[in-house]
Amino acid sequence: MGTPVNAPAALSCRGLGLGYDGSALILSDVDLDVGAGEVLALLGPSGSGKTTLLHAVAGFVAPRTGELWLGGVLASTPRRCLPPERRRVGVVFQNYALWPHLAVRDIVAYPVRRRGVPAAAARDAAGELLDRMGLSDLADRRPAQLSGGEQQRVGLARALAADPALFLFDEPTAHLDAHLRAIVLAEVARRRAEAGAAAVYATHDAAEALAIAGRVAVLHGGGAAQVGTPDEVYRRPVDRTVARLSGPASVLDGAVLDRTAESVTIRAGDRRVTVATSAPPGGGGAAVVRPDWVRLGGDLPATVASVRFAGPHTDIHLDTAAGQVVVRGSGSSRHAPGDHVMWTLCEAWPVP
Ligand SMILES: Nc1ncnc2c1ncn2[C@@H]1O[C@H](COP(=O)(O)OP(=O)(O)OP(=O)(O)O)[C@@H](O)[C@H]1O
Repeated sequence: MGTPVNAPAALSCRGLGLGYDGSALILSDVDLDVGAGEVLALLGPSGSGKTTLLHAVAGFVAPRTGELWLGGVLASTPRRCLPPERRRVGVVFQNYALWPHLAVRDIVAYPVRRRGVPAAAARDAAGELLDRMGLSDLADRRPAQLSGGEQQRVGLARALAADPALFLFDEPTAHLDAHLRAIVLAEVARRRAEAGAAAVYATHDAAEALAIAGRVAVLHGGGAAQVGTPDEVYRRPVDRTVARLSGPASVLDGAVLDRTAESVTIRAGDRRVTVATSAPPGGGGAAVVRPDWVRLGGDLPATVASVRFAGPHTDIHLDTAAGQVVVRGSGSSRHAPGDHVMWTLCEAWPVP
C-alpha cells in the first residue's frame, strides 16, 4: 500500500520524559520520529524502557515531560492524554495478553466492534481475518487451549483487526522457541507490510532489530543513544554500549593511535595497523571490531583462545597483541585452542 507524499509522521516524540509514580525518570528527552509506513526498531537491554515507551505511545502511561504526536495529532502531554481507544494503534504484547474468557473469534472481533461495526459483522470480519491468516481452526478455542506461537499469531490478528496506522510490537517473539520465532517474525513483517501501517518494534535481539527495521533506535542510559539505519548502527556505533547491543563486537581498549578523515591506526603490540574508516579525525580511545571485519591469514600473529561452533558459522576467539578479537567463519573450523595463527584486520571503528 502506498504512503501519501507529505503524510504526517505516524509518531513524533518531542523531549519525552517517562517514569512511574515517585520514581526517577526512566527515559528523558527522547526525540523520535517514525514516518508513515516506516518500521523503527527499539533496541535496548532489559529495563532500558522499551515497554514504557510503547505504553506511552499506546496511551497507557502519561509522559512526565514533552509531547507525543500520532499522525499529526497531539496525543499526550503531561496534562492531557488521548485515551488508548482513541489512538489508531495496534499493540502486540510480549506475554500475548489475550482475554482468557473469550474465544479467539471474539478476541479478534473486539477491536472491530470498537470501531463501531455491529457485533455480527465484527464476528464475520474476525472470521475472515483468521481465515486469511490460516487460523480459522482456532476460532472457537480459548487462549488456554493454544500454544505460545498460536497465541502470538492471534495477538497479531487482534492488532490487525484494529486497522491501526501504527503497530506497537513489544518483543513479540520473546517467549517463542527459535523455530517459532522465525515463523512469527516473518508473519509480523509480512502482515505489517500488507497493512501499510508504520511500526515500532521493541526487542533486545540485535539480529531481529537489524533485520526487521528501516531504522533502529538504541535505548540505553535513559535515552535514545543512537538512531540510524541498521547499517549505520552496526558499522558506526556512537559508543561501546551501542556497539555491544547492536551485534557481536570486540572492544580494543586504548588501541587507537591516530585517526584521519580516511583511516584509523590501531596498536597491536609493537605493530601499527592502518585501516580505512569514515570516523571523524582525532586520537586515542578504543576501537570496535566486528567478527566480519577480521579474517584469518595475513601477517599479524595470534593464539586461538576458544572455538565456538554454532551450526552455520564458527566463532574463533583470538588472543592478539591488540586484545581479544573474534573471527566468524562459515561452517566448522579446523582450529583448536592454543593454535598459533595469523590474522588481518579489515575494518575498525573508533569509540570513546
Ligand atoms: N509499573 C511500573 N512501576 C514502576 N516501575 C516500573 C513499572 N514498569 C516498569 N518499571 C521500571 O521501569 C524500568 C523500565 O522498564 P521497561 O519494562 O520499560 O523496560 P524494558 O526495556 O521493556 O525491559 P524488558 O526487555 O525486560 O521488557 C525498569 O527499571 C522497571 O523496573
